[in-house]
Amino acid sequence: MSNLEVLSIAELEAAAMEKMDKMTREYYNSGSDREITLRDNLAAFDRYRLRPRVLKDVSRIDTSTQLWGKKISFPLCIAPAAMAKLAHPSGEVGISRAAANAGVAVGLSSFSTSSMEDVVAQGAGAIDYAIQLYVFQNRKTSEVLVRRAERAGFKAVFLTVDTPYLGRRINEVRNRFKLPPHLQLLNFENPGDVAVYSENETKAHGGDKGKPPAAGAGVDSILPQGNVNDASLNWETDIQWLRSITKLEIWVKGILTAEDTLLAVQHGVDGIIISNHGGRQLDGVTSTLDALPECVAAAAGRIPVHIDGGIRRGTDIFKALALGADCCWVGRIPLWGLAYDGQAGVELALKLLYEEFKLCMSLAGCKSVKEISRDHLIRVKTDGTLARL
Ligand SMILES: Cc1cc2nc3c(=O)[nH]c(=O)nc-3n(C[C@H](O)[C@H](O)[C@H](O)COP(=O)(O)O)c2cc1C
Ligand SMILES: CC(C)CC(=O)C(=O)O
Repeated sequence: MSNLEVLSIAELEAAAMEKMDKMTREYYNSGSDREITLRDNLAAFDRYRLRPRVLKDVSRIDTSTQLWGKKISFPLCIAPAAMAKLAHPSGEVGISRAAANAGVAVGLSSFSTSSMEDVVAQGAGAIDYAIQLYVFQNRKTSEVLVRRAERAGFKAVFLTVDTPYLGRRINEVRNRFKLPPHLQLLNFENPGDVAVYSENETKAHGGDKGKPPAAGAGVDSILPQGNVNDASLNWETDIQWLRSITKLEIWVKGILTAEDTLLAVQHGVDGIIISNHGGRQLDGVTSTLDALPECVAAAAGRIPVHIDGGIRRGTDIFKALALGADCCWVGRIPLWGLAYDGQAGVELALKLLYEEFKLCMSLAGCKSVKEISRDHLIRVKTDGTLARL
């Protein structure tokens, strides 16, 4: 399929599927367990319809907004997703170049297959980057990562808080997921410093006791040396700990409730991302769009509220903004773009989303993103009738 024939993200996804091997395709696309949340993330957007306003002079539309004091071309950025070189040799560098050309920010996974320095170099100061952080039992590993990100010019740390343990992704186990030997996790001095699974989880996934479970577990190709995610992470001590080691903005990624939004505000975080990890962690949690309104109400304008999960169209971005999000992030779409056509595929994806969002704003009667409001939405109830918000 040529770029000319890919006219939507759904078509991009289908085209990308043909390019990826089974292990990569299923690692990228799957959710955890029964994938209820994965599906609901998308379905939630269809539970709203638009209420357009007309005769609003939409001859000029400004889709831009601000993030970290810089203009982004529209309220859609690239969420951190591990191991992009599984999709295409240009990996996170290709994504970064595409984002720089499109004028949107990038979140980079701790577990990226391009180095953070190489990724940031592509932006040449034109766009900003956040480093996503997993906190390991050996805190030093995370500290070194954060300091390195500071030196490399990142603007923020995205502390992922929904992953004290990895969710159960059945496919990773079945496919004996492993990082091919030619790829490396380049944000760690020694890739053997970190492990995704604990020894127990490794065993549960078929790894041999005492041996690196290279062909046994899920996302385990990083040799486990007892340095897994620190499950003791907590509000009482750890935001403060992170604050003590960095001057970067601290954003918490993985909030789904008003209660945790309030705690985030109390603990002085700079922003939150409403996220359920793309349905890859606790299956059965609410879709992010459904969680958004209570979090927006709890934040009460004190900190920015961003969202990811299930965004596949320009109208989805519009709906999330109408419910109070300041910005949206996409995880799988850039990976599909990469798999389809490297950097050009990511650029195509961002162009499609940008054009759809701009058209949606125009046809709904909004000249600027500030004009997008709850009045532009109506909810479809389970019995099919509509309810004003
Ligand atoms: C293949 C893959 C890898 C991911 N890796 C990470 C990661 O390393 N750290 C993280 O915080 N989130 C990670 N995520 C979650 C994304 O940041 C994001 O929350 C999610 O993909 C949003 O849902 P969407 O894919 O429907 O856009 C990953 C998601 C995918 C699909
Ligand atoms: C290496 C993994 C922990 C990355 C991740 O967060 C994911 O696969 O969802």
